Amino acid sequence: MKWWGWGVDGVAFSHDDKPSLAPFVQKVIDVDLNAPAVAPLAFEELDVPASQLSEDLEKALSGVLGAEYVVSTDLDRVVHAFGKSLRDLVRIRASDLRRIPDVVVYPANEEQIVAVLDAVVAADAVLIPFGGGSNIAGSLEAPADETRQVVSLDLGRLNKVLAIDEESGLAQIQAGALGPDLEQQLGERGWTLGHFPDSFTHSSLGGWIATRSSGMQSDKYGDIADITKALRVVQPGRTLATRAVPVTSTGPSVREMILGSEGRLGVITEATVQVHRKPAKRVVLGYFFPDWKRGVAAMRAISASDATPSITRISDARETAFSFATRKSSKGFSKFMSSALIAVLKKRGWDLDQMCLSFIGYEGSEEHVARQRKLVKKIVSDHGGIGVGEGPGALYDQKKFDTPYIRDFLLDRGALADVSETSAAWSKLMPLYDTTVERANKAFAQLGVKGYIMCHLSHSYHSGACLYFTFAFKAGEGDPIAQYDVVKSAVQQSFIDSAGTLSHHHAVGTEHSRWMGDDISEAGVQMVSGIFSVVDPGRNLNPGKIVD
Ligand SMILES: Cc1cc2nc3c(=O)[nH]c(=O)nc-3n(C[C@H](O)[C@H](O)[C@H](O)COP(=O)(O)OP(=O)(O)OC[C@H]3O[C@@H](n4cnc5c(N)ncnc54)[C@H](O)[C@@H]3O)c2cc1C
Repeated sequence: MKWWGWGVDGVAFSHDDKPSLAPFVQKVIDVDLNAPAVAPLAFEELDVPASQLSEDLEKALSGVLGAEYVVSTDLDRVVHAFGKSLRDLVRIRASDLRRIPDVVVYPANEEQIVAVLDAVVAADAVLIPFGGGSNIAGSLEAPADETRQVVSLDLGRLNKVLAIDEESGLAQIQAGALGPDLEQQLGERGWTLGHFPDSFTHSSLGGWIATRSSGMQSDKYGDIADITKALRVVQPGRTLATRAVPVTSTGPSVREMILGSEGRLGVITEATVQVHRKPAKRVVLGYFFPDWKRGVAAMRAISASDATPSITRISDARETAFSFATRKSSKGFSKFMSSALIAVLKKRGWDLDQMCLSFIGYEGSEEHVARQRKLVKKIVSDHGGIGVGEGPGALYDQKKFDTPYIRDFLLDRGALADVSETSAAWSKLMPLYDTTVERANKAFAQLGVKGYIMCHLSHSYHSGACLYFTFAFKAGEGDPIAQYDVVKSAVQQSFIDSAGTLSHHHAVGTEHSRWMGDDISEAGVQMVSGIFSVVDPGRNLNPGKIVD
């Protein structure tokens, strides 16, 4: 992973083969993609604070792990200090590092994690578990005023699928396994977890569980909270283990308490998760709807019907326009958005500026997929929509893990872009959408910048859905983070004021913690704080995240 941005070195977003993108970006946020880019600093230019690791703690950690797995280089410490939020990226580019870890440790097994945590607690230091480092909620950073030693515990060596109970469809997997690690090992035996967040390539099973992640196929496979059936967690002075049973009535769920705990309740070392046989057929189809209202109504109708697609996704008109702007000159969107189709849509009376692009995914046997397609086709047609075949869906499927690179590309050119997502009941969804767009536009006006906010519905449930907003604007004079805060806060406050949650799947960290009292009530905050202080009375585990 790059220390200053998303993904692997040498891979970057480019608009050279996307002729419509530069004019689109110029029009909507007044940023010139052809102007010279400002590259991030060289690593040597960063002002990295010296490690405060004591000789005693270093000796204790080396005694457990071997010296080669106790690393205090500047690069390791910087990489483990942050996630990948816009705030993280802007700060790292400005060498605003604050309290980075003093040391990074790389244990190989649960026994070593027990001994590391014992040593950390004995030294009254702080331990922060690290999975892939992809969170965007400020979940990894130590408090700026932390005076104790800070140890980052990287789970990357715990990356194995340990066992598969084929009769039950359950796999026991080590928590440090990244998406590709575990899908490859499961795939070799014909299984899949079915959890594919956009950050799949650089995020881990333990990180997904500790942040309550969702994947793009969660409509079929469930969010990670549904998928996780049992956990092992190393805590100060003890190890928590729950049983891999389908359902239990043993009081408040300890498993649920660990889900979303962001390292505050211990180090998740392994999980037993439900897995599925790889589907015989998988297809993602594209559809157009005449407008957002009818498209969202169709998604709701699908969720209330007998159809069980793996993906139900629809972009609003602004995100649809953005998708068209990122099309390559000769492939994909241009191909299916033919002049013949445009003529048909115009004949139907569509305003093409209001048109919304949807993707619906199907998985299973040939017969299952065929039946699902038929059910959905009828619902789409009842809502005025039209199918456009496999072309756009295949393109979306291929591009999905490349899209994250675009944020660094925009940042190099002076544009700030980020995301906020929520979920709300179907009855609240459209007012929430309207309020959020209105508040974001007011925030852009307050800053005096040209901004753009777009949205898609990414997951459907029986009672509601997740709305995922992306916003971007050209950074003005002065502190970019202060400007970002104006827009981000307006969007988050709109979620809370409109009966949504502060986050559907990006967790709380420090980014969203100030809205926790609004979201779960002050009584809820007190309960969560109480659990944290019982498990971790010394505040040695990732302090300051979720609630103080
Ligand atoms: C471009 C991009 C796209 C994204 N797309 C999605 C998406 O589609 N869906 C989604 O859900 N999220 C998405 N995210 C957010 C992020 O990928 C998730 O929050 C992910 O679950 C974090 O996993 P990680 O392994 O990177 O965790 P990290 O960032 O390493 O850690 C996150 C938190 O979990 C804790 N933690 C990590 N491992 C453990 C462990 N073993 N035990 C205890 N605590 C632990 C850490 O201490 C920290 O508090 C995206 C992020 C980016 C940058």
